[in-house]
Amino acid sequence: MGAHITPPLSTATGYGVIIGVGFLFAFGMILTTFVLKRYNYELQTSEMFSTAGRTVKSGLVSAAVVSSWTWAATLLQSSSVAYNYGISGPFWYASGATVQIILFATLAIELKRRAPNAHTFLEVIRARYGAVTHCVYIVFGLMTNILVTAMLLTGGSAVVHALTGVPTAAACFLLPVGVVVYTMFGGIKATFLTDYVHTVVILVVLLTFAFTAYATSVHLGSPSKVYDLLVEAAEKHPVAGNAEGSYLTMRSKEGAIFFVINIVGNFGTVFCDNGYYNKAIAAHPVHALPGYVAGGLSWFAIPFLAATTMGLAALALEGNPVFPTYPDRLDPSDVSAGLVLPAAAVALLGSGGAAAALILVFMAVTSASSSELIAVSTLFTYDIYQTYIKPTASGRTLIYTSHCAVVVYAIVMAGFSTGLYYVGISMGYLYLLMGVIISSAVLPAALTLLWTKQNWWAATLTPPLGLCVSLLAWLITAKKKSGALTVETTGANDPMLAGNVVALLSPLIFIPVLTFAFGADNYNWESMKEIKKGDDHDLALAAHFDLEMVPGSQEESAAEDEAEQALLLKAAKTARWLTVFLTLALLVLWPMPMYGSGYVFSKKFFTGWVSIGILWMFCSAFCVGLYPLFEGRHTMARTFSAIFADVTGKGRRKPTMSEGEMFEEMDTTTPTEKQTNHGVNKR
Ligand SMILES: NC(N)=O
Repeated sequence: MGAHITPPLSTATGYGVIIGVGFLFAFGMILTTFVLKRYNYELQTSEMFSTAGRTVKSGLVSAAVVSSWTWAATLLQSSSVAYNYGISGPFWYASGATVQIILFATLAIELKRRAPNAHTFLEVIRARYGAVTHCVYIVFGLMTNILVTAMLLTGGSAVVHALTGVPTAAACFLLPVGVVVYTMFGGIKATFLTDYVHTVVILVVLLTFAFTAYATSVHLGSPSKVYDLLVEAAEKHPVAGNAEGSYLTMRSKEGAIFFVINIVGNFGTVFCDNGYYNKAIAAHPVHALPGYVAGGLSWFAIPFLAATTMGLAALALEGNPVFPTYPDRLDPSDVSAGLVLPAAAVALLGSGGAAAALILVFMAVTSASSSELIAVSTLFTYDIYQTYIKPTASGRTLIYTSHCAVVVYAIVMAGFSTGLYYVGISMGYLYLLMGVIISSAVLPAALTLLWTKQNWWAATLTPPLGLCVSLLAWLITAKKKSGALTVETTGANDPMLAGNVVALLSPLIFIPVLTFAFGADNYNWESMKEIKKGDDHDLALAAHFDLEMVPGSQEESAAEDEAEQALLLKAAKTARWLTVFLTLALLVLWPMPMYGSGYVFSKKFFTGWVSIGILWMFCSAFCVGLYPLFEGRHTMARTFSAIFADVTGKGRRKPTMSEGEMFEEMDTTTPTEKQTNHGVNKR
């Protein structure tokens, strides 16, 4: 047993941050949406709300990928595994969740090639397999969104409660309020822009923590001091399953089990989360691949450096009176809830550290939540409402439905997360569980875009069959190992490992058996190409906008369409070898020799390891902090000069660009609308 943290900040500060900063972002987004509409002709049509006109460039795509993939767990769970398993934990977390983003780039390109007008991935499933399969993937998509949102709220509320004393239930309900407002006003473009701001704040806070721990802190202040304290910590409480019981080795049995669970779960949360397909859809065709690859590689530094700093700082400072639970260790339930990072922040920087940790977690929770809200609202609007309830819905009705979905989902998830808290299910538990629940849909979903032969039976039955066997594997292993099924026994590493592995790999049996038993498909990709865009003429008319001037709404010639397909084909080829190489490097070439040799880090090696983490973070800051500004410089300059002309009374300039200039400026090249589809996907 250990001790709990006494809140270092006042409850008023907690409410101030959750409500005040939330509304600050909401206000910023309302202003931005106004500016985009007034000066950039970005009318909030249903197409703009859900696809940003398919015009987003790679820098902003990378920032959005980093931001929506930076969950509360990315900072908190990674620090917990560093605290539990030592130096290997941050690596297992970071590499075990980076490869999926990089591999997803391949799928993103295929999606843009095969279904250029799609709004959601589920629409693509329906175009190929019809309504029943569509419903199966809606359920798996929603389960993914629910799991991720629940992790965000349980992790975020635990930190808010531990640092400020705000009741957990209040935090669960208040954290999403600001996000709901700005997501409703701005749609997916809002998430791209606020994601950018959130990401920059997260990078700055993490670099501050790293420099404090490894350069300026009076209690730590250098890698050498941290190293000595980690050696001392291993003498006091050696780690079972680690080489020499050390915190300074990649040979960690429990760490490696976590690695496998992490890989499986994150396949599920990328490949089944509509949010990642939405970002690929919103990206300009040429920018999707670089956006995802740079986003994935930039993201690696976040959990790697966060946990290498905060998880190890917690271990190093536990024996120091500055540690909030001194002289006890942190209670294991708090470790699972994700409180290692806030404890280390308090130990390193006192109440300033607590405030920084609060802002950091708030940013991670809100930016990832907005991505989940958009994912659920587009899923509900297009895949449920428009497809099954009102196929003739106008653009205005679709927008209204999206807004309602955002509000209802946020309220339901706040209630659900509060319930999880009261039954003792923490963010750490959900993180290990997510793969068991959703990962059986990963392979059939990917093969929908990659394999012409996968038939209806395999696509439809594999996810539920996989879920049944993964649940059985998980619960039977827990029962066999511990004799009882409780939150504690089902949350242990071994049952979670069994459930996760069965979820991801059982489709390797189900898919070929069902495909060849019932007759393989010979799909020609045509029905995916026939998905059409939404009809936003009513909105454009009401706002006195020429729809042709709205980014992404221009008709494209057959020659432009062909040129775009050629670029996408080239990107698809690059994506295949690049993603295979990077995956092998991150999962095998880098970690496996270090695991196999059982090497215990020397002081020099540890210093080099930490330096790589800091350097990588600087590269990430360039990619997702500076590069999007450079890429958007023309648009920003034009917008600011239009604002200046407007406020100084020189009149509001109407955009006078020719269509050619518009394409160049805003990279708006969207596919020509094809002929009508067979009813169901008619937009
Ligand atoms: N996004 C994750 N797995 O931190």
